[in-house]
Amino acid sequence: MLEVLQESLRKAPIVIRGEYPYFIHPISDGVPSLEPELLDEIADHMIDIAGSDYDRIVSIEAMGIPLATVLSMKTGKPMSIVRKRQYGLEGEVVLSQSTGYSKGELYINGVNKGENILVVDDVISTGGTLKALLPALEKMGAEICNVIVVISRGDGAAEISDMGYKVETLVKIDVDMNGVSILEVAGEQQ
Ligand SMILES: O=P(O)(O)OC[C@H]1O[C@H](OP(=O)(O)OP(=O)(O)O)[C@H](O)[C@@H]1O
Ligand SMILES: Nc1nc2[nH]cnc2c(=O)[nH]1
Repeated sequence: MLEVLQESLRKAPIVIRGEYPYFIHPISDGVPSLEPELLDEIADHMIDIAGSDYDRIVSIEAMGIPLATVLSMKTGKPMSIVRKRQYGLEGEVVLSQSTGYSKGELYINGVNKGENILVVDDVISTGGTLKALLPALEKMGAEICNVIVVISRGDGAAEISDMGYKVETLVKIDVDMNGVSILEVAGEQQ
């Protein structure tokens, strides 16, 4: 299951950002090379999990964009990208994002009241990004039907789930200076 993803994670190099061991991977960084085979494997798996009962895909710049694009093309559903820059459009919603290594503002546009939303992203770590984004989408009148994240490291996914959201992750990993260890793969018995 998810063999291409697992193999690519085993090869992921680590750099230190502040004190944070940061893994570098095609899905989370777009470097060194994002192969169609990997995107295809992940998108098909996400589509299996998500079903078709949603109106819009929402993801976050930068590395949610390739995932949302492939899903949108495969499913025919529209997508909106939460951006790190302000547009000043009517109805734009701003929120504060904090991750293990960065802080900043995010801007939501294009999500309509009453829509069922599938949220996708490349990585969840502290969960800081989704903890801010999901309630903001609900405040805009949207319903979050599912949150699917490719790579989970740390406790963020469990904390989002404790907040009452349906969260699925494709792989759970641990990261240290020596590399990535795969702890759990969706659909596989441990
Ligand atoms: O669970 P958290 O600790 O919030 O971390 C997860 C976030 O970190 C990454 O984005 P990042 O802000 O690095 O932006 P990028 O996609 O532009 O690299 C990732 O795409 C998530 O959005
Ligand atoms: N690429 C990458 N993205 C992240 N987002 C949160 N943690 C990480 C990480 O270690 N690597």
